[in-house]
Amino acid sequence: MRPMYSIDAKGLTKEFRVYQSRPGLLGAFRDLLNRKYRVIRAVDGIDLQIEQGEVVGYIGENGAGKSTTIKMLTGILQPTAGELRVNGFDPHRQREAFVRTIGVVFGQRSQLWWDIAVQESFRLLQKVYRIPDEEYRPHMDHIIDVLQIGPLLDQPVRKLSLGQRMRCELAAALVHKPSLLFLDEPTIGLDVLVKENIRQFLREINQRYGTTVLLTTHDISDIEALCSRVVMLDEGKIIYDGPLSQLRVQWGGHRKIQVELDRETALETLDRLTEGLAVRWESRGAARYTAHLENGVEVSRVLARLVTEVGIKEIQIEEASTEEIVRRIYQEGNARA
Ligand SMILES: Nc1ncnc2c1ncn2[C@@H]1O[C@H](COP(=O)(O)OP(=O)(O)OP(=O)(O)O)[C@@H](O)[C@H]1O
Repeated sequence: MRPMYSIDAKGLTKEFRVYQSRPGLLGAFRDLLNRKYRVIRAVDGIDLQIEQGEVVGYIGENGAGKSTTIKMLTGILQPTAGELRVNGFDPHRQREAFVRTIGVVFGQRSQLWWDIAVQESFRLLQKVYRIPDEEYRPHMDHIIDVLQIGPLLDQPVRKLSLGQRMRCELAAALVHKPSLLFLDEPTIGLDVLVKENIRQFLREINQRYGTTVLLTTHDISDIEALCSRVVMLDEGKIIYDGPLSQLRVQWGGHRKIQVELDRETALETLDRLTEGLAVRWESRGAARYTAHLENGVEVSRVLARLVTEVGIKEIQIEEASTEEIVRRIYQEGNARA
């Protein structure tokens, strides 16, 4: 049987018509009669399947097409072409039933009512989704506890700091226990402690309820902390879809391992130990050596080979951060896995 996907998109495409105006009065007159436009393909035939319970990072440079994708996935925009099922629904056509199955947190937009106490907003959402008290209470008590927002419940939203508001937004998005959560820049502008609290919380709801999470962010450390899979978009096309670790192996570039061994060892011995792996050894004197690793060689494999025959006193691994790797891929723009 075909697995039930939270998100199942095939050839998903969105085009926008952008009207161009011609200069001068005559141009304006001609525009009236015959407007010229050009077509921007913001999302260009993407195939994306996400299984229930996955936490996926959706990344790309400004203008890559992330927001446009999310707007189609959440039913705000109708695709120009392609097939789309989210939680089994056509998000645009079956919007009313569909939105009950998703939660959305968009950094810039609030779903809380500005002038009323946070608690009242939650209660209103409880009514909107018709959730019985006996279900609402234990569920929300737990969420309020983990997000540490108990002391904020009586305050109006406009009095909250950004970090406090974001935690309340997350709680609000989960009132109806959605099976799929869309998060757009959930930790932007937040301090390290609040970021960590939010990440911890997301890990917990994913494990406890099996919630699928699609996370759009420019903060690669969010992806490192949360996502087992990353989908990278460039000019409306998916250029990478796979585990973060694979991205490191394929695109990590040249890495080095610096070791100090317990005794002087011939370079030939080190070469023999790492035979078959693309590693070049260099001596720095006094039992210190550097291993230069080519793309695709895992640091752990090199170390595993070494420890079979030599004693290691100290190790230092130098490799590109995920942030650097992602920047490099954007620059090259063709990281197809
Ligand atoms: N309503 C619209 N009308 C015309 N063009 C649009 C519209 N919305 C988006 N675009 C264009 O589509 C492309 C993709 O935009 P989109 O907002 O999806 O990118 P993004 O990856 O979310 O960028 P960012 O990280 O800046 O939010 C851009 O070229 C943008 O100018």
